[in-house]
Amino acid sequence: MKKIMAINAGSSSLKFQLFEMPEEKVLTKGLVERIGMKDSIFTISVNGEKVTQTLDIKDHEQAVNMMLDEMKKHGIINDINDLDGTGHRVVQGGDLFPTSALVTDEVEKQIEELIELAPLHNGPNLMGIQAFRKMLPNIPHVAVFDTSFHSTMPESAFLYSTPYEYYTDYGIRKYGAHGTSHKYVSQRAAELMERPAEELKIITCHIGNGASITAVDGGKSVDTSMGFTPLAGVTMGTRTGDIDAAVIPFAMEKTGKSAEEIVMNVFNKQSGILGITGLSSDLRDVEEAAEAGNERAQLALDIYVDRIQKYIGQYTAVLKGLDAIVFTAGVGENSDVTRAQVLDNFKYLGVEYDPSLNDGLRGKEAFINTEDSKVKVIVIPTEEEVMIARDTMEFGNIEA
Ligand SMILES: Nc1ncnc2c1ncn2[C@@H]1O[C@H](COP(=O)(O)OP(=O)(O)O)[C@@H](O)[C@H]1O
Ligand SMILES: CC(=O)OP(=O)(O)O
Ligand SMILES: [Mg+2]
Repeated sequence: MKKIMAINAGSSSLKFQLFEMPEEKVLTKGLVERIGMKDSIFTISVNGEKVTQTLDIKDHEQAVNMMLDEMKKHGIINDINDLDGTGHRVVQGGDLFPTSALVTDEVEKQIEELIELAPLHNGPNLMGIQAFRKMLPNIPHVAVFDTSFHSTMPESAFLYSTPYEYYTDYGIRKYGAHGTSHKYVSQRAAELMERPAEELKIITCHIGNGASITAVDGGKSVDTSMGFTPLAGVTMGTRTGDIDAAVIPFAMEKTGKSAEEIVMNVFNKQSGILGITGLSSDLRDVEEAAEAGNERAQLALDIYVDRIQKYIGQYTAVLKGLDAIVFTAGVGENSDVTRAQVLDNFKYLGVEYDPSLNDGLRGKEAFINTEDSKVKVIVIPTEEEVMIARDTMEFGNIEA
């Protein structure tokens, strides 16, 4: 039995899950929030109970140290050398990583070079990797890329209609994201439908704080809504999703902000649901405000649903048919209202959901379509961490 740690490092957070492999048993999981700020929050689950501490954690290295110390303190491991490998979510792998990869100095350098293609994500992902490699230099560390699953997109889907040299000279194209999640839920959907993935046409909706929609044909990603960076596609918690590029110089002129500020700060961090409502990026808050009569909150929800529907419509055309729609991630797993509103527009395609199966369903795997629906509709909680642990075993050459 091997102990494998799966890590999802964000700019100010570090999510971790420790697995016993190959059983995929979760030994513990936890979260470090507000890294680099005052009053960071460290949470670890011990025998199913959450233990939380508030203290200042200055960087990812300190977060990793504390995580290992706490696991020892609570008897989850005896020694940091009990760990057999770590696996790390990396959002952007560009053209370089069609599969996961064992981290070497060279791979670290490549991840660093890709920061400009996922500015909010790759830097923090790399900080997580570096902190673990420093602490545990003698075990394998594996990078699992969000983009790998999308490496099967045809050129006609991933190319933008720019001069072709922008692609060949600068690598400007669609790369997509959340691939580990789209892969997991599409495979799981085939299992639940008891049919081979090779014969299924599935649209997977990963809608959380970041959100993307993918067309999966025969088990392979053939198109996805995120683009060159995770800014594109549907409306998100704080990101615009698709927008006419001509808005950028126009907004620069009007606001006096630089292109960098407009794209990195305004479009990535102050737009989407937060930008439209001026209230919150969290759909729960916005659903509550809309309920209480806040019109902009209602508008934001309408835009949110509209964009998801448009991608489902596009991808039905791309797939030339549809066997299943899958909902996953924070909103997809939990918001029955959003699922119902999205599905309401597809009755003419033979998509029928059963309110008695949908209403109140949160965080559980279930079919929510009616018996007669031509298309299955499935809610599947995503398991990015399990996928990361599996790839850590495989690409870290760890014997079970
Ligand atoms: N019960 C719920 N109803 C509506 N939205 C929810 C609910 N629970 C969680 N969410 C949404 O899920 C989002 C977080 O999704 P998650 O997939 O965890 O995000 P990420 O991994 O991108 O940080 C929250 O911002 C919130 O909007
Ligand atoms: C790529 C991306 O949007 O990731 P997250 O949903 O974790 O922000
Ligand atoms: Mg996520």
